[in-house]
Amino acid sequence: MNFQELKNKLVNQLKKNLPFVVYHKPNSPNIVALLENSTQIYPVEYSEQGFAMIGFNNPKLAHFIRLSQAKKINSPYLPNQLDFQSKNQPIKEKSIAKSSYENKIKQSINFIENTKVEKVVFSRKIEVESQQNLVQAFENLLCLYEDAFTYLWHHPKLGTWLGATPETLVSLNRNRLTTMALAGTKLASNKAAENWGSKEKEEQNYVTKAIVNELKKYSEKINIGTTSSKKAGKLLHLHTPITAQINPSDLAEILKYLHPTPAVAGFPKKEAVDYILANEAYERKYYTGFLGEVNFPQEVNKRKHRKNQEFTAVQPRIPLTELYVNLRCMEYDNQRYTLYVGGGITKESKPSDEWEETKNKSQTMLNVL
Ligand SMILES: C=C(O[C@@H]1C=C(C(=O)O)C=C[C@H]1O)C(=O)O
Repeated sequence: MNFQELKNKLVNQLKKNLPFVVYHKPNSPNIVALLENSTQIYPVEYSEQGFAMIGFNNPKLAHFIRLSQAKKINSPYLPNQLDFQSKNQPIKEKSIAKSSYENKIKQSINFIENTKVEKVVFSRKIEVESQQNLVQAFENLLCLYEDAFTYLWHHPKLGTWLGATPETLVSLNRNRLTTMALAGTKLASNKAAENWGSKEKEEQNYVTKAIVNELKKYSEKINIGTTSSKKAGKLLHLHTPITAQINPSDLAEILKYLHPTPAVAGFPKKEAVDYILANEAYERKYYTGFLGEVNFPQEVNKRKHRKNQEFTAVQPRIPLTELYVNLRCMEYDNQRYTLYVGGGITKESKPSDEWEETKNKSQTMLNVL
């Protein structure tokens, strides 16, 4: 189906107020949509096939689109045929004031200096009134962020979210789990971008250490790759790939321990989460939760098996699980887009830099409105 037809389906689904997700995985040749025809909420089942959406910390915020019950649509991802349209109007933002946010960051640094907590990921939200059409905003995300996981997700009882995240939580192919430690942020245009400071290196290292520690409980074979800069829109992050051999039936439990990683909560986890819940003063909902495909059958490559033979062989379908951390995202409600942006705070953080970082991160979403 071409993208124009797919958009019509999405508009129709929104009109009927029925749940759906539409997404593009990093560098994938396809855009995928899953349309549901009932508004019932289903718990996430890692033994089933479907699309999971899970909130940061509230167990009520979760839904599983079961593949067997959804209409699946594939549309080729053709960047040249996508139409970028922004509203080009001054955007009115409503957010906590700079000085108040910097005070919150100072308090967080103070907390870190006086407790065993070493890192806390603090965030703020920005409300934007915009006439931008929701499906157009998604199309714009597709235009701008080819190597991110871009999505639009809607459930009439749970909300409407869209975003372009650079962060994989886990991907699982048979018994090979791949994840990443992603933290530390700079503008990609910054000439000194490759010279990461000790603050960024340290905050990213907490993430690597914590992920490896959790995985050790389930794997004897863990490989930590080399750390490099990963581009996410106009930003750069420090990125370390991590792989582990696991028993696929352990996935649900591994996720329970892995999420939220210190990339989005802090370290040690429990204390950092408690601090966030007590001090951020709003609910993160799906921001810093995770979403993606669970046991998804891969597209079949038909190919001629042998020369001069008529039959085509079908490749075995290996189900894949690919979950992404819900970052660079926003919630939509009645012409209001609420953006969520945060950053890792350590004892070395500078409050004004943290404000700038959230401003830079918000640009990923503001660009599409
Ligand atoms: C918390 C966010 O991003 C996370 C925090 C980062 C940081 O502190 O430098 C970098 C990437 C993400 O792991 C966000 O985008 O809101």
